[in-house]
Amino acid sequence: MGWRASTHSDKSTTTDLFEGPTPRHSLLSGRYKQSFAYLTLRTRMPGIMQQIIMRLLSDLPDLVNKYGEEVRKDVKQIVDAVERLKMELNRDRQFLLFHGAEPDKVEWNAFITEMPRPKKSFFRACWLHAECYLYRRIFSFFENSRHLQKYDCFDHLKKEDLMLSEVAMSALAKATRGLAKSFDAFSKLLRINLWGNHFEMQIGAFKFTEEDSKDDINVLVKVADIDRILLVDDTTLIWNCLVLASKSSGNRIVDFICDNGGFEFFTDMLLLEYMVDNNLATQVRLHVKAIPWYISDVTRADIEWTLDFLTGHRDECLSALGKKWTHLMNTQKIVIAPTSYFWTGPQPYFVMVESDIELYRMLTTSKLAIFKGDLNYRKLLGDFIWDSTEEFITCLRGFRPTNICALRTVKCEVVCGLSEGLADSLLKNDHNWMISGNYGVIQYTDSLKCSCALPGPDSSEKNTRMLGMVVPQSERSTLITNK
Ligand SMILES: O=P(O)(O)OC[C@H]1O[C@](O)(CO)[C@@H](O)[C@@H]1O
Repeated sequence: MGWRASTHSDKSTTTDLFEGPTPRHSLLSGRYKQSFAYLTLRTRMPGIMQQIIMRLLSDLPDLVNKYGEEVRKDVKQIVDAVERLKMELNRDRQFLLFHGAEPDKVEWNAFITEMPRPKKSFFRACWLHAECYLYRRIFSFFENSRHLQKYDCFDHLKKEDLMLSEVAMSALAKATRGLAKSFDAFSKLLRINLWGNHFEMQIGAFKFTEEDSKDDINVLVKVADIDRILLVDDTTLIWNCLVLASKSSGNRIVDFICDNGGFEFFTDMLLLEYMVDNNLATQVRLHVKAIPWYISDVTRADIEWTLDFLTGHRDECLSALGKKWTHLMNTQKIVIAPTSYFWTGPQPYFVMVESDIELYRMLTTSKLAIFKGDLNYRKLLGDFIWDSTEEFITCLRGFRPTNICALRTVKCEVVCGLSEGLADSLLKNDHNWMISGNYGVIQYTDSLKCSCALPGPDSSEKNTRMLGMVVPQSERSTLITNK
């Protein structure tokens, strides 16, 4: 979402950078000058930091009204700190330890201390580490201020994104009321959710024909599919996992590891509402970010604001939706999981079991964990250039607290699970296919402990039908379920 690239001047003092793209079987890193990591660190991040400064300065009169003249000192200190961070990035300085009131500083400092010295600077570190560190440093400036400890410098962008999406939200709200429990509806909601980041732009530009009803979910799927290609589709496996689980008694929790707020969160909620309404889960746990993160990631405060915004909306359907979702939250059908700083740490998910055993244990109590978006995908795959045909399960490196699903539009060079030759043919047609966000994957793997695999060869078709399960069409999906 949001920030435009800046025209920041390139006065790097970095030396050992490589001219080419990121080599196969390497961690993403700003060391490779033809990588998106390099572009982000060199151009996008300084631009983002400059916009934070501009935002803060334009908010100053309001802040003075709210906190008094004293807040000017806070603002000046934060602006200076962001400027210093820009300079550190530009000069590829070593990462500094945290010394303030950051609740997660022990974990961050341990991580930084353990980094090998040659990889402890912005352009030499793994991109994931450098980027997370930048966002963590930025919020620490606010956290350690006198008055602005809770200030979310991205708040306005998330709110604007939602407010600008009224047409799409209203159409989606109408089209998704009273959907029957069916694989078809589930699959469409999953796809709408996948393309959530871009849907508003799509629907705004879409020319409805006379026959098209804006209130019909099929039209919305058509809109969402324009120019977008699903490279892996494990929807049947996800559906079967949920349907099979629904045959057992007791709690069936689904963990949803959120990505962005704004319109994307709206589409998340449509999917999750459908799941609890149709007994595909007895409870959904939302995992949100503890601090403002990667510009548009959703926090608890964003969710509260979103529900209030919808509830008070003049569009009756949106207002009813806001009330219903608030009710789902009040009755614990959808809950926000306890805050975990692991989600805003630098670590890939395969270290969660050592690094945050409580969180890992929590995930083991659910039937399915859905990881949304590009950053979650990078953390699932360890920010590593796998062979594009490598199996999803291999790339998770043992991270299998429960059945896992990734819903992700491809925005950087990390990908796996593609069929042989697909990556090459995509590259031939579109050099930017890995950063355009025009392609997506819906990937799934079941956990070792789980009995959610599809029926084996000896299971009768009758059994499958009785359970309401769907037999996957693709050979690939069958292969996965036979594991
Ligand atoms: O909101 P998403 O889908 O996680 O995307 C965030 C991603 O986009 C980028 O800005 C570009 O890849 C990365 O920094 C990050 O991985």
